[in-house]
Amino acid sequence: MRLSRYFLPTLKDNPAEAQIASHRLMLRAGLVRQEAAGIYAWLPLGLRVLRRIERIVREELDRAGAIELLMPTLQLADLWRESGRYDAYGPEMLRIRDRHERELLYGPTNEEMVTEIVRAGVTSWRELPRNLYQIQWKFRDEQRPRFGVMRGREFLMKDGYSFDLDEAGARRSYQRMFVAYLRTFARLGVKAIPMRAETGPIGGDLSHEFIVLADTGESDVYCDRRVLDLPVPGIDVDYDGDLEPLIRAWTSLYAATSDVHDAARYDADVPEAHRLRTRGIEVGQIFYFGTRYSQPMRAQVTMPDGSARLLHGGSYGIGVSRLAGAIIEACHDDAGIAWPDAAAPFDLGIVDAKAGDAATAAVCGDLHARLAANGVDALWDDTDARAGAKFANMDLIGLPWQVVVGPRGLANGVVELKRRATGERMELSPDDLVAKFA
Ligand SMILES: Nc1ncnc2c1ncn2[C@@H]1O[C@H](COS(=O)(=O)NC(=O)[C@@H](N)CS)[C@@H](O)[C@H]1O
Repeated sequence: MRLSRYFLPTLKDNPAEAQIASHRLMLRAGLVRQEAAGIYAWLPLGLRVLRRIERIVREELDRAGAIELLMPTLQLADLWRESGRYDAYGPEMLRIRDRHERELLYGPTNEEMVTEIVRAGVTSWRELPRNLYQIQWKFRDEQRPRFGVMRGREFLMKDGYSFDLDEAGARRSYQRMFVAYLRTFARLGVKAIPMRAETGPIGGDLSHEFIVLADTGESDVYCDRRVLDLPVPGIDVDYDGDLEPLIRAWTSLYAATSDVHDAARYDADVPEAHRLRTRGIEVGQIFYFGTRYSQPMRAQVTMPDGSARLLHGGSYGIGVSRLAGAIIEACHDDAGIAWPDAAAPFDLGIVDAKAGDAATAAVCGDLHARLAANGVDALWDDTDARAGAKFANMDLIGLPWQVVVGPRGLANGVVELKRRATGERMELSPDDLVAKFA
């Protein structure tokens, strides 16, 4: 992509309303623009990040056997009256009337709707278990939207829902999602620690939040720091096997959010040297809630002996838009963002260090085309800005690699490659550069 033909409205100064690094950097790097409190436009570079995050989420959910569908953002109030949550949900729910005075709502979550879909679609016990998920916008009329997309009002969530014949099955579904979440966040370049958590408005009696440790996080957490060194399950993890040992390894070390913190247990179980009390960003939360929704909504199947069996459920959320901010919180420095490869909006940036120079422009164009032919997405700064401004801009938007094409390097037959996160530089020929990313 030529920058001279792109749309990247970066900001020179730090916006006054931004209190944390990710909010400041998302605005300055031209990723998002606030259209209303807690409501953002995702500008082209920011949308590319969302799509990269979605891709990893889909790959890991599909690998774990979940099946994607897409539900509407608008839901009938009557559906929520079936579960009793319409009134209980509170002021966060955006309630709407259509032209026929029908009561609708902008969905904050979809347990009721997916239960209605499964109630109608599953006719035999043989069809279970199933895990259905979507990646869809949600609305929660937060009292105090803040920190940019971290606590928005309209936000993008992966929400998944499992359906089983009994509690044992539902707990296995929960374990599969626990593992899939460990893999998903690790692939996105963040260390998200599963911590016991409150179940809140979703319900149930078992829940884990996945927390990315960050001083600016809204979650207050206590853990045994050895949990930070546990190995993330590999791509060959057997989702049909017994995941109990793996879950036990990840839940035997103390890790809890403050609302379920057990101080006595923490003091007894966690040696002083391993105690870590810090803050974090909740990037995902999983819940087991049994028949909380199937009971009031009569979602059931007939068993071989003719008895009716209520479905046992769980729900599993990932904050896709929140992750864009959380990744920046974990991966930035004074010069700007330093995207992990998997979440970066482009794989690398090409900087023409001498605007107007025919030789550097030709080599940039050739690199851009050959990299594209190998499926490598490059953002080529072909603008007439000074080299210094181009370097600062590339550091701000944080592409993981920068290729600098300048007259002196070309005189020696080389271009310069810089790794954004470490600042490490190397010189290599254009051919060797293309080969490195082939
Ligand atoms: N206001 C918000 N802005 C941005 N992301 C949010 C917001 N509220 C929640 N999230 C993200 O969405 C994830 C799931 O939300 S949740 O309430 O915990 N869970 C659910 O809604 C369940 N129905 C999961 S299917 C959270 O872990 C968080 O990462």
